[in-house]
Amino acid sequence: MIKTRNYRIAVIPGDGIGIEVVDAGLHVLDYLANESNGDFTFETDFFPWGCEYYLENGKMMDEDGVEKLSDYDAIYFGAVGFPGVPDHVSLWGLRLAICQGLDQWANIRPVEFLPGVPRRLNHPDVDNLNWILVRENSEGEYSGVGGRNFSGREGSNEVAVQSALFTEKGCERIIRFAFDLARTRKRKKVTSVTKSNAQQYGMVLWDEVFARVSKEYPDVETDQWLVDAMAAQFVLHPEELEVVVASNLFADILSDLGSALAGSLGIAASANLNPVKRTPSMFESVHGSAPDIAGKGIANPIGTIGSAALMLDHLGLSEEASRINQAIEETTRQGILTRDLGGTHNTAEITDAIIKNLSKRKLEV
Ligand SMILES: NC(=O)c1ccc[n+]([C@@H]2O[C@H](COP(=O)([O-])OP(=O)(O)OC[C@H]3O[C@@H](n4cnc5c(N)ncnc54)[C@H](O)[C@@H]3O)[C@@H](O)[C@H]2O)c1
Ligand SMILES: O=C(O)C[C@@H](O)C(=O)O
Ligand SMILES: [K+]
Ligand SMILES: [Mn+2]
Repeated sequence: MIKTRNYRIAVIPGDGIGIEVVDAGLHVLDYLANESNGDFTFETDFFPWGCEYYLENGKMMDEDGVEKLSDYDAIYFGAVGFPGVPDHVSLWGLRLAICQGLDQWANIRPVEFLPGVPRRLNHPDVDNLNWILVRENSEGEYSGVGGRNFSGREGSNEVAVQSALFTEKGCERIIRFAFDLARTRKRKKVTSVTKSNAQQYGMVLWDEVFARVSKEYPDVETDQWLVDAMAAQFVLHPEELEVVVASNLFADILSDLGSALAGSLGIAASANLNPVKRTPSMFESVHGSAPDIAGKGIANPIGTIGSAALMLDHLGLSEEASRINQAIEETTRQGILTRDLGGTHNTAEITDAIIKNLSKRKLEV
């Protein structure tokens, strides 16, 4: 008799459309588990953390939240942030508390150009473009080092300091991760992005580590850009991009640019990884809680469903992961699109279509 593999997943829908798109992703996971006929199951526990929880309890998550999450095989996350709670309170209280608390130091953010999606980019080879952003996810501009002084004093000039912190170890592990990832790709190339002309301490350290580590990967092509020019390169010569590694803030900004070029913020998936698997990794869309469309049932679930595929891949269910990605492609190819992509379908309809395409593929196998 085959033993059922049971995966324990902590689910944090969070705020706004996070709740809607996580629900969509869970339908896809339910479908796959049912279809596997007991080969595998997903045991999901819900955590109601987010802005509403904050307004009721004065905290974004439980004090021992990180400890609770550390028992799971993976975390499936929606989005955090909503009007009524300052964005820095909600972000630091939940997403950053988890990513930093569980040492999920590598954030991968693939930029995928899906078929059937109206193109924002006039590029001769647009259908074949795809690259991966590797975001440093533990330090840099997100170290939280700083403070404010002289606030609230009449006539005083208030002062705020916000420092970026780069460590040799932090730079080395993310750069090495990018090189190892490049070795798994057809074109073996890593592009490093900094702003070392202006940021003369931290980012010069990054560049020096990049130069040192690159010597150990003579089979991998390298390229280095300043972030402003890289933003232009995303639009003008995206065919040159393969694995792009950047600091926490720069990769955050570039990932929104990448997903918009590919069609919409709604389609971009991401994985916050602890690459050595000492702690659970967290899977979420690149986008936020989108308060402007929350509660309307029209959010694009593709980014979050694609993040479920990244999660399954991480858990060792790689065939199911690639079937999800194929079903997403089939759905957009059929012109079944949400409004952000110029279509008229709602969240539930896209999700149903993806599940239908999954079941069709199963019949074909
Ligand atoms: N990882 C996260 O949880 C995360 C990421 C980004 C922003 N945020 C938070 O989310 C809140 C809103 O931030 P924002 O407005 O800058 O960014 P956002 O990504 O929430 O929205 C930006 C724009 O993109 C649209 N959009 C985003 N996702 C979409 C989807 N799936 N389908 C259709 N349209 C979509 C929105 O409607 C909005 O017009 C803030 O509190 C911010 O701090 C959280
Ligand atoms: O930068 C963040 O951590 C918040 C959000 O913009 C994200 O991309 O996850
Ligand atoms: K998100
Ligand atoms: Mn972002």
